[in-house]
Amino acid sequence: MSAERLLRIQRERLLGALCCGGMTEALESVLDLLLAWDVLQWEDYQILRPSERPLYHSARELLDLVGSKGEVACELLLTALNDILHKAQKVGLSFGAVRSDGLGAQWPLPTTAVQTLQVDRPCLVKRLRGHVAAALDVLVESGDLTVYESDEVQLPIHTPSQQASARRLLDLVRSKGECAAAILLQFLHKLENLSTSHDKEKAFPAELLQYHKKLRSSVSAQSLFLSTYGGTGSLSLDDIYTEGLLEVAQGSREPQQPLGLEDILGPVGTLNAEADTVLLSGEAGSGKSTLLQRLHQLWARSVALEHLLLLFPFSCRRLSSEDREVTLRDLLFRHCCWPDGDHEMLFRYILDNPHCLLFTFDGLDEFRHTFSDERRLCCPTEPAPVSTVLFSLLQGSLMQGVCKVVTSRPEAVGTSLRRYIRKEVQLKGFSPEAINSFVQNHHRDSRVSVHILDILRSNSALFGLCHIPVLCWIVSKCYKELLSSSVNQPRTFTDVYVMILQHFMQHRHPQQCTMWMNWMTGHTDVALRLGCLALRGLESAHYVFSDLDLVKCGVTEDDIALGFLVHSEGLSGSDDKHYEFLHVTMQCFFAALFVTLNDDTNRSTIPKLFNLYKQQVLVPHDCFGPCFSLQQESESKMHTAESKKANLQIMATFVSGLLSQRHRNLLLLSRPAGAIERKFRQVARALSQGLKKHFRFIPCPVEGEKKSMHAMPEFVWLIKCIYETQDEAIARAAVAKLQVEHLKLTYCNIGPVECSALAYVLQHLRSPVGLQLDYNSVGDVGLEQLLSCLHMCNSLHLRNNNVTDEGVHRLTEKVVHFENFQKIALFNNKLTDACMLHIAEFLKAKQNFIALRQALCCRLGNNYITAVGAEQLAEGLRGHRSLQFLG
Ligand SMILES: Nc1ncnc2c1ncn2[C@@H]1O[C@H](COP(=O)(O)OP(=O)(O)OP(=O)(O)O)[C@@H](O)[C@H]1O
Repeated sequence: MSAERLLRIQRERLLGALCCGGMTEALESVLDLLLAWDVLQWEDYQILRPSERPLYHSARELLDLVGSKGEVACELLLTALNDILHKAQKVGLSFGAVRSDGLGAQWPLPTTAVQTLQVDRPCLVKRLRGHVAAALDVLVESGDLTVYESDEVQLPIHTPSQQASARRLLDLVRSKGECAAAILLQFLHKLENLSTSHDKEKAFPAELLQYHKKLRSSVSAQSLFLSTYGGTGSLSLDDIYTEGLLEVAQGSREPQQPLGLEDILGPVGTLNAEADTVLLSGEAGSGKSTLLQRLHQLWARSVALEHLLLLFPFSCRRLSSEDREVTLRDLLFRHCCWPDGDHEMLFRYILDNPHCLLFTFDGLDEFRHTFSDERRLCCPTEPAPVSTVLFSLLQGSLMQGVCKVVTSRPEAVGTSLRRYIRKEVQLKGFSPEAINSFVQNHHRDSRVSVHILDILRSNSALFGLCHIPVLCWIVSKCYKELLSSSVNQPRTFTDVYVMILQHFMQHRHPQQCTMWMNWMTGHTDVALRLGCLALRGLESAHYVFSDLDLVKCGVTEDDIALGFLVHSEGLSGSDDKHYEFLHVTMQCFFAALFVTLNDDTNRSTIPKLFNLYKQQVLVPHDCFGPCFSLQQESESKMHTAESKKANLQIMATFVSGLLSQRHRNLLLLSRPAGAIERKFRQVARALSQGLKKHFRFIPCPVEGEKKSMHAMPEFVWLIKCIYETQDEAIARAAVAKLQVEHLKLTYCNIGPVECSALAYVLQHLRSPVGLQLDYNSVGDVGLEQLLSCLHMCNSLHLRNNNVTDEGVHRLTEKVVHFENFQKIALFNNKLTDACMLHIAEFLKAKQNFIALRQALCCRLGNNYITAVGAEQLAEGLRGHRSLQFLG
């Protein structure tokens, strides 16, 4: 079949592969090859560059353009695709007769340095990796580039990864001409000479290379499929992986730039250069484990972290089950990869070459021991409890110099561990564009994805929830339920989890599809059995369950087959079957179902749940049956109170939602109305008292200052619980006594979901406040949520919040009508000249409106506003009399 036809009939799949995960790398690599092979001209490349336009547009245009260039060009495009796609992506695709042999010999040798840059582009991009900064220094020194140009090349907004920086550098040097190109090539030549002599000196022994290969293929196999999909069919990580928003945690107050995967280990954001542990933090379901899995996969394919010879991945959940004393060697060889050859030699190499290694520890918040640096292990062969080995590695007394990446919920990392953290990178979930890519990747049938995205666009609260990847997955998975629930569209966490409960139960019993409520009537006991297991686990920080644990909660084979529990792989030294919930948030949801459905729960369970500092055991053991086996007593002392608390908070959020009017029907099918009402009243009381506690400690204002409240994270959680109830009376009562002029919520991890909750409650304030949300992740979607409470705000501070021109447009459109509104702070966002027009219009309109009122203040610094935007702003300010401050 001709290459032209192959391109045509496989178009949809090729587009999918080129845009996989919303990452531009595949398309960029194909463009490099086509430029080098002269299929594309420089002008074509400039039009197609994905940095200049949406990825899908570029990919489509590439296929169109090459298609129009004839058979040979199509053959070469298929050859390029065959070169760069991974094995898993190529399954089912046909590339025809690929022209890999002698491709280089077909074109005359380049005669100028500029031509060499083009012909050798694919390999120059690779060779520059890790050396872009040094190359820029050389070019600045030679006078071929200015410092400004050099900085521009490295700006993460333009070049989120090392490859992207390398390409930008090549493009810039090309535009500078022959001299700059020659200097760059000279630099690379020197570098190559250096590294070959270095490599020869340090040639790796064969045994090591063999182990390296074995480890690589084991890591590759482990990272091929996304584990969450257990029970519902495995999904290849390549097909579904979507880049999340990564940011350096704010030590300094510099503008935030998105980071690429490789930046996790790079120098950006280093706080303590002496430490070797990088913390990757993020809220529940934000994608930490998935990101780590992707990093492992890219390493195993030699696409990232190529300078690291050995990568040892650990799961803290699995390490928790290790109750014997272990040595470091046990951990590496027994938990990760067993060497076939000489253990001694390998271990010696590992000890002598810490800079070639990476250890990753996923889910430190799930490790059952609190971090402590009281006992420091230094000797790599000394046996010790697994917690001692792990903590000694993290603080660097053991294997100093080895880079470690630890993922955790932020609250589980206390100050004692933070001393040993090199830097903290925060995972902030999906951006709106990533949500689009995820849905498109999940549903290759574009009719379905378009439908889902339409629903999300019309339901901004649900769109906000989808910023959390685990929720995006559920929403995408339950699209049939979503389409059928047109009246009562999901808006809360609980809505989304009830939807997946329905989805799994109907999946198992399709014949009862239309009678979901009836089905629940007869199967409350299933929810109770799974809920019992879930709650017991949460209380004792257990996330992996043995067969015996299941039996003792009465969980049957049929219950397992529903799909909420999946096999837990890789538990060391155990042949028994183990299970875990599909995701820990699912465990929280079932625990909440147990508390709401169980008649025997103690009357103090709900108050204890909402007063998390004091509670010990939520539910007496006799509720779970006489002989539940989890070793809660002795171990409850060990596990991290903070991380346990975080999961119980999520569970309490679900309890609030399940008892609400919205979901009460579900519970009333099997429980008396009186009992449910009593529990709901308990929740309402707990929320009101919890908030009052916060108001009690508001300090009196010093003279000349406003009375202000700095909210703590727990305040935000209580507000989220109120939102789950969707009960206006509770929301109104909650803030009836809040009398402050300024509400400060800086650094509180406020994303779109939190914005929905805040707006739901704050719209009932009695008098307007200044709302300070600096250093959060509000974004345009969060801002959209906040619009409904801005009539109760006299100022809005949004420094460092990923707000774009679109967000500012919506904001100014809305607040122009609010008399009270006097101040906007938008420092450090993603604003460009495009928003200046809206601000100018806003200022013109607002001027008439507030001419006799107080000054309006507008802070816009540190965005991407140029002279063009400034002129538009000046136009808006012409004749404006009230503005006093313009930052
Ligand atoms: N980058 C991603 N691309 C595609 N899907 C993702 C991504 N990140 C997360 N998901 C989806 O969300 C689910 C939950 O993600 P993950 O387990 O990685 O979150 P987490 O932050 O480790 O959660 P927790 O702290 O609660 O353990 C994944 O199983 C997957 O379905």
